Amino acid sequence: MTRRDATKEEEQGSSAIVFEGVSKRYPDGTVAVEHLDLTLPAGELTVLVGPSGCGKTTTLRMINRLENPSEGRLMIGEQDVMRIDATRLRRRIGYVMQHSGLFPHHTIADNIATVPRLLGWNKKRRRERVDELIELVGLEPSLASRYPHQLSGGQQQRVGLARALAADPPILLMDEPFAAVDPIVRHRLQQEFLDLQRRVQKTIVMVTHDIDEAMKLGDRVAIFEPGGAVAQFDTPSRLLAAPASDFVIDFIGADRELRRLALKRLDSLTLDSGLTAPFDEVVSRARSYLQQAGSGGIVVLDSDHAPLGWLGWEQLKRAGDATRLDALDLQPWRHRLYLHDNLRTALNALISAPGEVVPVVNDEGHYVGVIDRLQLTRQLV
Ligand SMILES: Nc1ncnc2c1ncn2[C@@H]1O[C@H](COP(=O)(O)OP(=O)(O)OP(=O)(O)O)[C@@H](O)[C@H]1O
Repeated sequence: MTRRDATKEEEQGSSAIVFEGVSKRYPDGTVAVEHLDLTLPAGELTVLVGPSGCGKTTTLRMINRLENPSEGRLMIGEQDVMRIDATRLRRRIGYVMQHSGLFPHHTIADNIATVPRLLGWNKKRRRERVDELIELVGLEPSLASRYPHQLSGGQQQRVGLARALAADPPILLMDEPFAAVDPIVRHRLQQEFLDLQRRVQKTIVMVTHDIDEAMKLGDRVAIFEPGGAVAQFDTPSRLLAAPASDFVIDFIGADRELRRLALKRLDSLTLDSGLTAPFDEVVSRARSYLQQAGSGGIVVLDSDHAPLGWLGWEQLKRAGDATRLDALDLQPWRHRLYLHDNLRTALNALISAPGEVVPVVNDEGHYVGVIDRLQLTRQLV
């Protein structure tokens, strides 16, 4: 393999991050991370959360080799990070810090273009990328020529994010990215960040000590406990429904959250209309609906407009173009959700649901929309 091929493979390769028995001991004997076994799936947002000093930041910084493990192995895709040149590794991993970490004497545009410049992109390409990113993170184009101290905290965080995304890295590390801004700005940045992640689908690892933020943003959440071990690593819904220990219950306040969910009914939410297809639709049409909507699956409805089952993208990909949907092996839901059901019932239904999506019906059993994990966890904060 030539060096060029190797670089290409690094850039395009699968970006799951795997910790295999990783520990970190600092020279003064502090054990920051204790025998970590963790697989952070490619394309997902994993949040590391826990009390202060339990090893979250150290864990994050081992991924881009700002710290090296004392024991164990850390893999990105098929590669051991210790075998990748640290500088090259960092160029394909975006890093967002708590206090944006911008260069004070560089303009916003120059800050954003830092990695593209190091990679030798020409001026025109850099300028186009800066314009694109400024729009992507929701900044005013006129800010490009300003300096960091002329921006608000929230704006600086947006620039930090744009800079981290500049060379389109497959992995993004974020260390308390929303901690230094006031609660209203934080809420808005979180919402926008969720939308952005849906579009860019990076493998993201984020550190926070705010459990509400973790539950709202994470596809998966690793709850660290003092001593640098992970108490539980799971989806937010499963953490709530099946906390693994008293420490987890205390930390997420599961009882409180579950009680709150039980008090709210589905008809108090604006349900997502979801992606549906009639039972007699053909596979090729359903595939194009999915592609247009960028969805992972579709709810198939019967002739009474009642949910019949779920079809995932993988199933549709394998099926013949002209096959009718009701001839396929539709995945049923174990629970039927009515508009008058509460959100705790919805949470239980979601855990076993195909595609982590459950249809909701009215009293007549007719489809009215879907509830998914994201909508539900939004209710928790
Ligand atoms: N360079 C270092 N030398 C010695 N000990 C360190 C060093 N960096 C961190 N530690 C210690 O390692 C432990 C884990 O620190 P780390 O910063 O990873 O925790 P954290 O969970 O991110 O904490 P916080 O939420 O307060 O940022 C702490 O006890 C910390 O004091």
